[in-house]
Amino acid sequence: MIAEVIVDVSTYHVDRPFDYQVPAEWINVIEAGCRVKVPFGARNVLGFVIGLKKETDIPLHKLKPITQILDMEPVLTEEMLQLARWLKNHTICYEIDALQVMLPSALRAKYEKIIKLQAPQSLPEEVQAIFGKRQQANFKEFERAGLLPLLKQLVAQESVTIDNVVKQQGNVKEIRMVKITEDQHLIEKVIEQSSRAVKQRLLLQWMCQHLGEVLSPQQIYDETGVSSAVLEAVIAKGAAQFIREEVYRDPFTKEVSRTHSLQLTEEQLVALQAITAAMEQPKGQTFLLHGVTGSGKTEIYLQSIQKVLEEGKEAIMLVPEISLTPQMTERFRSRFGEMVAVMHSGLSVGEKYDEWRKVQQGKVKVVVGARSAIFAPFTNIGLIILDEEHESTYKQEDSPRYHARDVAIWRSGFYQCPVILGSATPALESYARAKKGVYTLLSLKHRALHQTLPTVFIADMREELRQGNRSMFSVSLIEAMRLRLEKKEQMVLFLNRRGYSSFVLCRDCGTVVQCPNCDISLTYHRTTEKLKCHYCGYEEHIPQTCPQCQSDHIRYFGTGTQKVEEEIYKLFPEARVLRMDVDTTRHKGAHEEILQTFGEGQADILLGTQMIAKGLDFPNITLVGVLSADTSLHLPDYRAAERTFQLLTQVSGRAGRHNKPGEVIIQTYTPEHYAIELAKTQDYEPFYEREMFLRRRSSYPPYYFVALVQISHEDVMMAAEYAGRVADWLRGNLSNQAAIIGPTTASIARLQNRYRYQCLIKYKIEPNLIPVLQRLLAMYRAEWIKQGILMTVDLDPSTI
Ligand SMILES: Nc1ncnc2c1ncn2[C@@H]1O[C@H](COP(=O)(O)OP(=O)(O)OP(=O)(O)O)[C@@H](O)[C@H]1O
Ligand SMILES: [Zn+2]
Repeated sequence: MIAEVIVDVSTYHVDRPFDYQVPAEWINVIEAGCRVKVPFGARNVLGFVIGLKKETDIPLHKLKPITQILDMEPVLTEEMLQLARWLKNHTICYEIDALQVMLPSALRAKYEKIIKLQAPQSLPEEVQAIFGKRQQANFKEFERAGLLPLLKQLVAQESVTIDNVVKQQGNVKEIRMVKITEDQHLIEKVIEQSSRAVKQRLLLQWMCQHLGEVLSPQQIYDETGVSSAVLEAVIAKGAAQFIREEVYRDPFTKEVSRTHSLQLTEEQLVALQAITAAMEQPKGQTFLLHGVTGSGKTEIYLQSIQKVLEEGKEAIMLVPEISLTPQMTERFRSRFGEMVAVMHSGLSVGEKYDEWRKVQQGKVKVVVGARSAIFAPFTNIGLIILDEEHESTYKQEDSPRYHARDVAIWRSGFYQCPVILGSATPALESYARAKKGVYTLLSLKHRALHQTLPTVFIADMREELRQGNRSMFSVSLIEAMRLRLEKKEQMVLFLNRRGYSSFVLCRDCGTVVQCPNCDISLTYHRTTEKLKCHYCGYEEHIPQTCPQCQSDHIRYFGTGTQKVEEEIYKLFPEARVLRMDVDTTRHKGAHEEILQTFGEGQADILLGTQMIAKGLDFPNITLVGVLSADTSLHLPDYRAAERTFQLLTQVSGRAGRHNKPGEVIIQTYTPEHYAIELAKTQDYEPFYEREMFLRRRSSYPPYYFVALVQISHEDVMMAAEYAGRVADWLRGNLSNQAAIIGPTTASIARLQNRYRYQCLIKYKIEPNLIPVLQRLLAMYRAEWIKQGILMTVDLDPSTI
């Protein structure tokens, strides 16, 4: 038997499967989707079996055998292998990258494979010999004894399970438990021996009622009132023993109470019915659920999933960077309890692996997770949901450069199930597709609790300055804040930045202190008293004098959350402020703590960056202040206006969601900009029309597709030269339907000491695009890479 294997050799630049011979004893063990070790050159490398066949063109004496099988059950299903092939062509990546992205990183880390005994009764002798008296054994022991085929059968019969224990500190959670003997006579004998030790007798008598149970030492102390010394004495006499038990590293510590389905509003019901009707159809169908903030989209997700579970199927629920929205996960856990696995970047490697295993073993039916959860290894998917579908975090920025929306739609085609894309401010592409009928549009125009949308007021900061107000707060915002403090209502202040002051500037020569590796100004962090580069992590102490002209007139400029916090205390010493940004949320669980404190009403003001813009649903918030709407507006990106409108609408949507009316104050230096003017009415449609008009005029998506080729090198001349070659080559090989813009320098012209150029390809129909780019990449992989050039191709860049 021959196995086709994709090898994990990143420096080897040929992207195709290699044939290997399957040793006879493994013929019944190996399956497509298993990982193996194979000889490659002088090394032994990891590989994925993507197919098995009887024949090969390779002469037999050249065919090398597989040296090791790593999995008894495939880690990738046939569906996943197909998906990898699709990803490879769709995003132009190495197939190995596509395979790796679907698996938890624990399977790439160093780990030990442990075989655990499940049903000891009917084990063959040679297997019993391996386990001996133990409950678990090492995979290697089976391998050495040549028992892999047998092991495979045992796995299939569920007599044993195989688990990976990551060799990394803090991941495996083993706890010490006490196992009480099952032998009552034994206890009675010990009682006789301990006639004078009253406490021991007490404990032993209690143990008679709990024969054979496994309890934590603490439980025993709590129930009997004895100390650890007494327990240890009893254990020393053999009536109980300490055992180590491995527990699921459950990332949830907090208990949640269960909730039930709400009575839907009429609009919600119409949407839900359309979705459940689609579930009956044997085809993939994509819905765009466009609902204003607070319209109860989440309730529709919950009830749709409920329906999926009733059908015995599984659901994937994606949210943007889930660790940022603990409120959201809680809503799912309180509805579906143990059926839910959670996957996000805040989990440790071991925790991620555990969640993945729960999915793979069918122990859960719902996954709530960030982008990569779209690869959850379910095999009977009934629904996939992307909440806040416009979010750019759904696009992965390194290889494979996939968009979770595309993967969702691909998987829905495979499982013939619906996809729901939900948002108050859909991506222009999605809305355009819905209007064309590619997606089915479902609209929720009203808030679920019949609250009106908040009133939005635009504060013109230029005018404030003219009136002599130099503070970062407009007069109207100060007034609104004062009012809320008086009425004991809560407010959210949103700042699109982090740190204390954005940059350090010399007032004599105008020099802004820059990162030595990147063309970016350094950010002042007050907690560490350092200047930091947000792109490469470079840090330095605050200079006392200007590095350019040695003047000591150096000043901090810009506004950061820390600075705002101080200003608030100057204005309102009595205000209770909670700050939520990268600095205050570094430790695990910090988000939850801050939001819980706020939810309990222990603070008046929640001040934060992007991470407070989404998902929050607190009844007492009646004011939202946006300190500077302009920050995202002036980025050199055709999506800048769209992003700003989305952000403003999202953050405004936090106000007045329940029974108190909401107010929003947006501060800006460009009140006449359409993204800001239209955010005032929070009406998506006019914004869409306006933006689409501009996109058409300048040939940008959704009217055209764009692809981005980036080239970088440590030497600026080399970077420029190769960027020029790329542009020439594209012009020479693509049809005249495609416009090639550039080469131009990237918006950050130097990053981590590499000079960056880019070429943008705009096209409507370009059948040659993929093959042409694949040839370009082949050229790069064969030759350019040796010159120190780095090149990336992105077929759907989320920023340019
Ligand atoms: N049918 C209903 N009956 C009563 N309350 C509801 C109903 N549907 C939703 N709600 C409540 O309305 C509030 C807003 O709903 P939800 O958070 O689901 O809106 P959303 O559309 O997801 O909002 P956003 O996009 O702003 O995050 C929540 O407190 C929710 O519990
Ligand atoms: Zn830097």
